[in-house]
Amino acid sequence: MSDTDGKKPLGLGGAPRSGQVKQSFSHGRTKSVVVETKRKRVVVPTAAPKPGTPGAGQSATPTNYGDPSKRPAGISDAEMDRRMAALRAAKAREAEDAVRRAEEDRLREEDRARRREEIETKEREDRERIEALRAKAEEEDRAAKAEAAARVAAAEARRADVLGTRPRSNTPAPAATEAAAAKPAANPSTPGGDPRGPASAKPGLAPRKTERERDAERDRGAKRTTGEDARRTGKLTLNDALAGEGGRTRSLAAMKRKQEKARAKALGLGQKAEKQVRDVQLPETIVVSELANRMAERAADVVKSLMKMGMMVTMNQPIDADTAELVIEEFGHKAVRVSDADVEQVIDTVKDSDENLLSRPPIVTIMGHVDHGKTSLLDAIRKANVVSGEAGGITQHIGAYQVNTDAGAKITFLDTPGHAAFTSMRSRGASVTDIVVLVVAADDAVMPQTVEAIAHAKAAKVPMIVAINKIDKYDADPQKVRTDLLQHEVVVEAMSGDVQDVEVSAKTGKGLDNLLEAIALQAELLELRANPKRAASGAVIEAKLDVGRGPVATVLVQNGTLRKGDIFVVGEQWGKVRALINDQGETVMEAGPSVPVEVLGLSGTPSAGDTLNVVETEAQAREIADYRIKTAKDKRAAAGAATTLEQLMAKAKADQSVAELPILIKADVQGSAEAIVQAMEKIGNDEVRVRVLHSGVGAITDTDVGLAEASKAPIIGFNVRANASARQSANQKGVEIRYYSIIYDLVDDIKAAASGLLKAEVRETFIGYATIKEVFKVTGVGQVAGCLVTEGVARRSAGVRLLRDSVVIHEGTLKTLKRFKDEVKEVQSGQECGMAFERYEDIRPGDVIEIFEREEVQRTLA
Ligand SMILES: Nc1nc2c(ncn2[C@@H]2O[C@H](COP(=O)(O)OP(=O)(O)OP(=O)(O)O)[C@@H](O)[C@H]2O)c(=O)[nH]1
Repeated sequence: MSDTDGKKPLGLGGAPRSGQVKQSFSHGRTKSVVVETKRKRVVVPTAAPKPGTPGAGQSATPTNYGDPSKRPAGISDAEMDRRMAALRAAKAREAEDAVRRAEEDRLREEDRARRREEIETKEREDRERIEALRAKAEEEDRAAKAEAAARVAAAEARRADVLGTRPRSNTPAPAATEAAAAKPAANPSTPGGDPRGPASAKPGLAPRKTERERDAERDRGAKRTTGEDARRTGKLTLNDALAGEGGRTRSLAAMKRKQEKARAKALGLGQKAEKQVRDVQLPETIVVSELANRMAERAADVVKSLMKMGMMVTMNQPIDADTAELVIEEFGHKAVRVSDADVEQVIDTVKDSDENLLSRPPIVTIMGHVDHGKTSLLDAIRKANVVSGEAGGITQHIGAYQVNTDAGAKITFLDTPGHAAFTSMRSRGASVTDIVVLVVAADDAVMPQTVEAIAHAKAAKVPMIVAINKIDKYDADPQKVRTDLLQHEVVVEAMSGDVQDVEVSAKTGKGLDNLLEAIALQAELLELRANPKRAASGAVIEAKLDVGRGPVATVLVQNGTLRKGDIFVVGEQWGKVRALINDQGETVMEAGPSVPVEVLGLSGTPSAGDTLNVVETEAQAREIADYRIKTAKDKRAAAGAATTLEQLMAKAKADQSVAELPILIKADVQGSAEAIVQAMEKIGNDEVRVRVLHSGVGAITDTDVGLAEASKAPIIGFNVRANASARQSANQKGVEIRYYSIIYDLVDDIKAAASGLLKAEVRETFIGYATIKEVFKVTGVGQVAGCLVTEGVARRSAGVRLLRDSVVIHEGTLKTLKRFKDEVKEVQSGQECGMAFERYEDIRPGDVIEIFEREEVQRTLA
């Protein structure tokens, strides 16, 4: 309400009705007030106005709006026009919306109906399938029962005949009785019948109930039956769910789940019937997951079954064969015990037939005494004949290389180092070797390592060729070499024997061709053949841990062809060939017999001398490697090697007469590790020695630090470093790690350290002699000798010996050294002095006192 005359009334509504009211107040005052009456809201019908009705068309004239005086103040015809147009548009929109909504509803309903139909069809099919299965099972069951009943009846009849007690009356057969009993139950839904069964349908009780009560009961019964049926089938159909008025309505998803379950159950029944019984290969121990794998069962189920047996294990833990066998039986499979060693059987060891064998290049090892020129000879041959078109094409030194002879034959040379420390490597080298070239310097003749090399070659039954080297030297005497060799049962051709001998000079290159020819000839005699078409096998001639490339092994293929991608096992390691690199540093796709290649893609660093075998699957390779690791460990333990720290300590204690310097060695290459170990073994004498607790290839790890700490040993890293965590734990545990890259420095340092263990040598130097002139007693001091220093000097701090008739009767120290009552440090020769011995009184005139000094001299190992 407003109290302002002539002003528009305030209000939120559309067009309010208004009028003027005159108000009278006391003292004759009056006031005209505009009264606003809000019009009731008229609900406009949603139906579109018919075209003929006023106000429906655009042509409606403004006069249609009625008397303008009756309109709310300030609304013009134009305004009315606009408003009416807006109203009409709104109405039209509403009508359109209604039509669209109706259409959408219809579509949705159709979709729902279609889906419902689909689900019902599916359900019906499922139900029919399950029903069919059940009917079949029941049919079988009934048939079996009937058969059993018939058998029983027949037996009864026979028995009665035998006993003569068969009753005269014709009792129906049990099967017939059963059928008769089943009859009333066969149709429980007979109208008016009690669903609880015929027993309760007493005819006398029925008339007491009114018609209405009976109807209600029938309804209840029907509902109960539906529910029971649903429960029995374990399945609720969409119809059932929708029919359950007021009951819990199930979501579509829930119903779907139920159907899935029913379907799975139906399928599951079928599956169980045809469960596959497997023969499970069972080694002495097996990892749970692998066991599950072999049974084709879920690992979680296997773990569960083990837990039931009281074994708390995880998937990755190994279990023994006996336990595994129980599990296998529980899952209904058959265990087939296999020996651990059987895993190696996958390695192809079939002998090649003659037609598959092709001739292969010989593998040659050069042996000989230090400095007789092995390396020079290898280098000379390589430089002159290496299989490379480029000048200086040797980019990679891989421990072996192939050369071409003038006659076109290929020869593979093993580049074995000539140092004495590599003796063990060399002996292994001889086992892959077809021919040994024994280098003997013409100026030096047969030396200890020449003899050793002869022994190796003979033991390996490898033919030898003698290369008499350094014939360019003025004092060369090849004949002496030949005669020297006779003493070692090596009779060269020049001496009418069968061992070829060639005079060469690595320096001038003289005779190198002859040497290669001699090798080719020898190879021909040996008829060296291999089958390049089979899975490769080869020998590791060198292995190292490369910083960028990981473990790398130089392998000499002995048979078959090694290809990129091949899966192999090598010693205790396995791998898949990632790359093959030949002796010239080129990447190759394959390597045939007698070809040396670097192999990348190993799981770890193998040892020189290990055999490489290609297998079919990674699982086989891994299994064999695991088996070999285990057997190696067992072997070490059986041999009494100190594998545990306790054993190490016990051993060290048992052998106390000799001081030991324990060390751990880690090197980059197997060859270096072996060389260092051999060098270390040579350090020491009867009193002290170096004990290599462990040596290996690769970075220094936590395990090494642990062993070093417990054994109080330093770790020696040769061209390798400790990894971060090993460094940290070494710092914490106070383990010393020393790094070297020069073997001589390492040997010197270890020698020095071992020398520290030597007891210091005590050296005595005589500094003087004194003769006792007289002996007198001094209170508080005891017997004092009055002496004359006859030679050298008498010193207070020195040691003294008392000689009587040149026999030592006492050795000790001085209590006092006096000159004229004064205590002095030293008394020179020709002077008199007083001397008293510490804790010794028996001194006589004429005795001689020998004065000496002792110094401790630290010894060092040679
Ligand atoms: N005059 C002459 N000197 C040679 C000949 N062959 C090797 N030498 C020299 O003999 C020395 C030793 O040669 P190496 O090739 O190192 O001998 P090695 O047997 O390999 O020695 P280790 O590796 O220490 O076992 C070197 O100084 C060579 O230069 C040769 O045919 N003639």
